[in-house]
Amino acid sequence: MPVEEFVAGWISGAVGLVLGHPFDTIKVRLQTQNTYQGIVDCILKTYRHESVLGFFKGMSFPIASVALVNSVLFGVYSNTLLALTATSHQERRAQPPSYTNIFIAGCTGGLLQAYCLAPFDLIKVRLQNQTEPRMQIGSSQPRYRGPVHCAASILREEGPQGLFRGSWALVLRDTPTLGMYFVTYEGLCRQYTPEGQNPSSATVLVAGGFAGIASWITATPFDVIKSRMQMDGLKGRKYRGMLDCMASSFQQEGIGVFFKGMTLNSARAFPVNAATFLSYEYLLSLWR
Ligand SMILES: CN(C)C(=N)NCCC[C@H](N)C(=O)O
Repeated sequence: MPVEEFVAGWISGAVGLVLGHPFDTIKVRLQTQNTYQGIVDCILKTYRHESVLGFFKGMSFPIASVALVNSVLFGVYSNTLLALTATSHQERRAQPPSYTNIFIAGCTGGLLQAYCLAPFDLIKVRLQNQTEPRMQIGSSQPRYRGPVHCAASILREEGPQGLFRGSWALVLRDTPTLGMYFVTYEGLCRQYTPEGQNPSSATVLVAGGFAGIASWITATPFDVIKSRMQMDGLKGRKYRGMLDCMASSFQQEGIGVFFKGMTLNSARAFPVNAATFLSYEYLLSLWR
């Protein structure tokens, strides 16, 4: 089993993660708290109340976990394609796999990465939603002191299954959308690259950016439900399950609730995924 894809997936994921985290924090807050009037209001309140550090809350755990999560995504994707088409990453420019095989490999990578991501994503979302400023004497203390304390508290208060709260919504968010992610990336690369050649850096950047946007636009409805399920349990249980969360969010806030955070998801998706694919392709070309 080639391991280069796992390593390249890990490093490229870390690059994208740091770039996109501030967008992600604002998005999570808008999806789960009704106290903000919109993106600008949320940015201003976060900055005034918590300084620039507020935008980077909850980032340490994703940085630690990106090794596992992104390497699973890219590694499983590439190795599934290898199993389906008997071509390695290098051979795929000369013998391009069908879009059906790319979609199946992307869905497989997405499904497995969702399971690895679930507990890390839950901790990230809980920490991102803590709006107390850090280290100010006299101000109220946040519930969780950091990622390890957060994980230990969830285990104690909600049991091991508490760490997987929202994982069904996460699986539904990531399985088909990651199939689409790789199909969009490959489709755009093929469109703008002469046959048999490797795509230029500009093509990789644009194709990666648009693959990110296309996948995040379609992922947003389940992203909202996932974030709400992950926050449920913090102060008792509000929802009886994923379907109940969907129904009651819809009843209370209308159809628009499923599109909360879509603008931010798309704005974040372009730079994050352009950088992710560029570093991924670059690293693989170094090891060729
Ligand atoms: C729509 N979804 C879930 C994705 N496209 N996921 C792939 C993740 C790529 C990058 N780390 C990111 O966070 O955008």
